[in-house]
Amino acid sequence: MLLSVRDVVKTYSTADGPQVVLDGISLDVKAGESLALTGESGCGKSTLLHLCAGLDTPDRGRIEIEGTDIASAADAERARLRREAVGLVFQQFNLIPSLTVRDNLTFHARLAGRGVDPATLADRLGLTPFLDRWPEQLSGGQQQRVAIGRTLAARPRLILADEPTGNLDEATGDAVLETMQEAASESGAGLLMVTHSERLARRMDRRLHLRAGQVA
Ligand SMILES: Nc1ncnc2c1ncn2[C@@H]1O[C@H](COP(=O)(O)OP(=O)(O)OP(=O)(O)O)[C@@H](O)[C@H]1O
Repeated sequence: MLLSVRDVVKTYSTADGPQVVLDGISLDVKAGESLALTGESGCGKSTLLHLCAGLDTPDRGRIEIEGTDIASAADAERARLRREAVGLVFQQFNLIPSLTVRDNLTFHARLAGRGVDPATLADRLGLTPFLDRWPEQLSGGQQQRVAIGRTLAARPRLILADEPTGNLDEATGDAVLETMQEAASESGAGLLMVTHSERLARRMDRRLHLRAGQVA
């Protein structure tokens, strides 16, 4: 299994005492499959994605990527999995301000040891006119497409995306989702995507709805 989440519990401590955000979540994502994660604001979608990315650890339960439990993996092994297997698209774009769009697009792919043609990628994402611009010269939606392109360029086996089309108008959001699904199916990657859009969730293979810390 590409991603296996079993009985995951996550609690935050707050001024009002402990808040159980995830209360025994289980899910699987197979290679080549796209899964939409929906649920109302604050129900724990981003928390779950962060745990799957190994950016935080669950209180209980297991999260395995290609059979390795990322919470208990040694630092070097977790870093290797994150670099080689996982691609992240988060709400913050984290573009590198001192690199052009072209170099932002290829940066992660190079780190992952993969050659990539920025022109083809830019064409698929409608970024061709912007290749020589700096990130600060782009709109929020254009920056978001660069962030998505950068992730796809590294050809991750698992793509974790937190509302990747949130800043885009409907038509551009549809086109970008299509590009992500195409890239995923070409390389046999799995896609776990948080979305507030019913319409986009319906276009994915499966959907999972979170409510009160559990899969509804
Ligand atoms: N570091 C933290 N410390 C304490 N509470 C937190 C922390 N991070 C998130 N929370 C709380 O945990 C809950 C889940 O947050 P999370 O960001 O996972 O929700 P979400 O479903 O992604 O929301 P949205 O759709 O609004 O982005 C919220 O009530 C939030 O206030």
